Amino acid sequence: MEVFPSPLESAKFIAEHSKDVSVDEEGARRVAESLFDKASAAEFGLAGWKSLHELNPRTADKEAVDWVFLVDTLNFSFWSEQEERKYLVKYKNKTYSGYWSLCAAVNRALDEGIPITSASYFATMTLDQVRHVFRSDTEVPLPLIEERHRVLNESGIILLEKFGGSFLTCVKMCEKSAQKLLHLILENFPSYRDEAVFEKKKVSFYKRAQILVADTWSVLEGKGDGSFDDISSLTIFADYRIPQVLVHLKAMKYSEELMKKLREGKLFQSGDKEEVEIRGCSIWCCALICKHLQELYQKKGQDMHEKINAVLLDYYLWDYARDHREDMKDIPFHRVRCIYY
Ligand SMILES: Nc1nc2c(c(CN[C@H]3C=C[C@H](O)[C@@H]3O)cn2[C@@H]2O[C@H](COP(=O)(O)O)[C@@H](O)[C@H]2O)c(=O)[nH]1
Repeated sequence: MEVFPSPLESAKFIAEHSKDVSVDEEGARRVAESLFDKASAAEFGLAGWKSLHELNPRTADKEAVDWVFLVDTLNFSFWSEQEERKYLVKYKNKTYSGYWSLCAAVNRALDEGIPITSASYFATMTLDQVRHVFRSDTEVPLPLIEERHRVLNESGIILLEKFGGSFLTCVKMCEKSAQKLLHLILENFPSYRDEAVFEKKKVSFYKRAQILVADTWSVLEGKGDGSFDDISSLTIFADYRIPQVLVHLKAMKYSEELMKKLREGKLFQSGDKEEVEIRGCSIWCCALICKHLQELYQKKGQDMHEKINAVLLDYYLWDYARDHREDMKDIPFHRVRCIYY
């Protein structure tokens, strides 16, 4: 398989050569200071993945790991062209949008007796069955349904043929190393290869591959097969919400020209220069915030290596973005239709 620089090396290179997006070092420091008191609180910790999110699995068994694999294989492109017309899923008297609508549809299918998280099922699902499982409670369907069908069949067949049908087999093969699991995912599951070329250099983001490792760590509660000793080597996951919140928090800036394109709702293509700069600078900006947070704790004589890493920072910022949608409405997100985030 072709070797790409890691997401962190890629992010550093992109941030150093970016034209329309800049990381504000002072702004990143201020964000770290503002998070300082929160970082030792419960909602910043690993337990928040279950305690804060009712749709996430409660258990830490094989079924829970397979739920995570299925969801992260489909964890992309939920944004709608018009805010008032979007894909929604009603589940247990609550209506979910965006990423959570995907989880609601999966849980709805499981409640209906459809074994949607079993590789033997999604390896051979038809397009009509995918449409049924992910049916909308509005007239707006889930975006990229054909691509979702393709990646489901592809991933299911690979899991069956190479890993006995369960992602837990992949986890066990990686001997508690996040990096080994990341590379096993990239070597075996093509839809996770989230890469680009920038200034003639190959770069990688691996958003879904890294969040799959992170969500596996979370669902296994950092214990047993999920006690990854190198979880801190992951970066944040370069989606379309983290950039928005970083600009909102003034840790990252867009040029006037880029802001204009974003406000017009321009549809970018995966790999466009502006898209690569937004995603790379987001990763680099969060690496700086993490570094500043560690330094603040060290000054206080507290070693927070176990508590502060890009994964927990990412989860916190992503949840913050969901909870502050209204405050952030003047910061546009970048629009790309792709299977990578
Ligand atoms: N960086 C980052 N991106 C994330 C997530 C998640 C879900 N993680 C949750 C599960 C457990 C954790 O505790 C998190 O609460 C989804 N996404 C991305 O967001 C976009 C969807 O946004 P919206 O349309 O507003 O729902 C889309 O690109 C999707 O791929 C994350 O955690 N980090």
